[in-house]
Amino acid sequence: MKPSIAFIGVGNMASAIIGGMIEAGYPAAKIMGTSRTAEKRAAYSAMYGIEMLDNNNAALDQADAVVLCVKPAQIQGVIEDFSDHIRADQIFLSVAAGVELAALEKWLNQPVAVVRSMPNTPSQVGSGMSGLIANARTSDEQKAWVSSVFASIGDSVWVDDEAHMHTVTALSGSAPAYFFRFLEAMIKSGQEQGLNEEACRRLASYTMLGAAKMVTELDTPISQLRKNITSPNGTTEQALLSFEDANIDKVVDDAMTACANRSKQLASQFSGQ
Ligand SMILES: NC(=O)C1=CN([C@@H]2O[C@H](COP(=O)(O)OP(=O)(O)OC[C@H]3O[C@@H](n4cnc5c(N)ncnc54)[C@H](OP(=O)(O)O)[C@@H]3O)[C@@H](O)[C@H]2O)C=CC1
Ligand SMILES: O=C(O)[C@@H]1CCC=N1
Repeated sequence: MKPSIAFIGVGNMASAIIGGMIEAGYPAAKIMGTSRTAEKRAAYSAMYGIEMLDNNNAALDQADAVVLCVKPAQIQGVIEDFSDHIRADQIFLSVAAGVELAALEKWLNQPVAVVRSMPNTPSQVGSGMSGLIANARTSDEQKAWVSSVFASIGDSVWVDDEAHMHTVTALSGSAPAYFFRFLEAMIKSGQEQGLNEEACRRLASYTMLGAAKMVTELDTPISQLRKNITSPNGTTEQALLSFEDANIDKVVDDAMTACANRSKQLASQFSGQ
């Protein structure tokens, strides 16, 4: 039987996970969400056919699994407010950037299974990628269930050292935004060259999708895939030389380091100490 799941704080990330799970066939009757805003509750209820509550305690009372989807700054208060409703047989998952297992365990203050995840919004279309780490109380069976949920909306990677979650955030949690930003710049440049926006959008976005599929589905090294497009003295070479002039490795490394550093800052800000 499918466990009942309560999403505490349905916003962008919870909505993406719920949308992906419903699309993958998880029964809507087994999914609940909470939000303090009546309009959001009505909208998500209509969108996914799930029960949306304004009361986290009531959601906890009905849930086998609880997914904490509020902002990092809100998570401690939210947990403390529902603390009387926590049961030892429940599993808690957090999606909050930077918030460590030790802090979650401290605030939950009960011997429960806890999984820290770093998902991403492509979960909404079944192409999510998530990093996961569990506390010592999480059984292999619970981990297998968590893996199956994330498999239904894409894929996941378990890490064995929590410090790697900062890197996961830079590589996948935040990364859809990098690719969106890159596409925005490509579409703008295409329009400046005179092609209409719709054509630019289709050409650039399907190319991004196709390139990602080649990387995930073929054994060919990425550098070789790049070389296969780059004729000596051809067009691609000129584009890539322009990237090298702009020191693309440094641009990307600076962005990913800034992302991971912000995750580390959040960890110390919301450490529960
Ligand atoms: N967006 C992303 O791509 C990713 C986000 N994350 C993590 O997901 C978490 C949520 O981010 P995101 O979805 O973007 O943020 P949102 O602001 O979109 O969603 C958070 C939701 O929490 C609700 N909320 C706040 N307080 C409460 C409360 N006390 N009870 C019930 N609901 C509450 C808010 O609704 P209301 O005010 O109506 O209650 C809001 O809709 C963060 O911790 C973030 O680090 C992780 C990976 C990727
Ligand atoms: O920007 C953020 O803080 C969240 C976490 C990862 C993606 N979005």
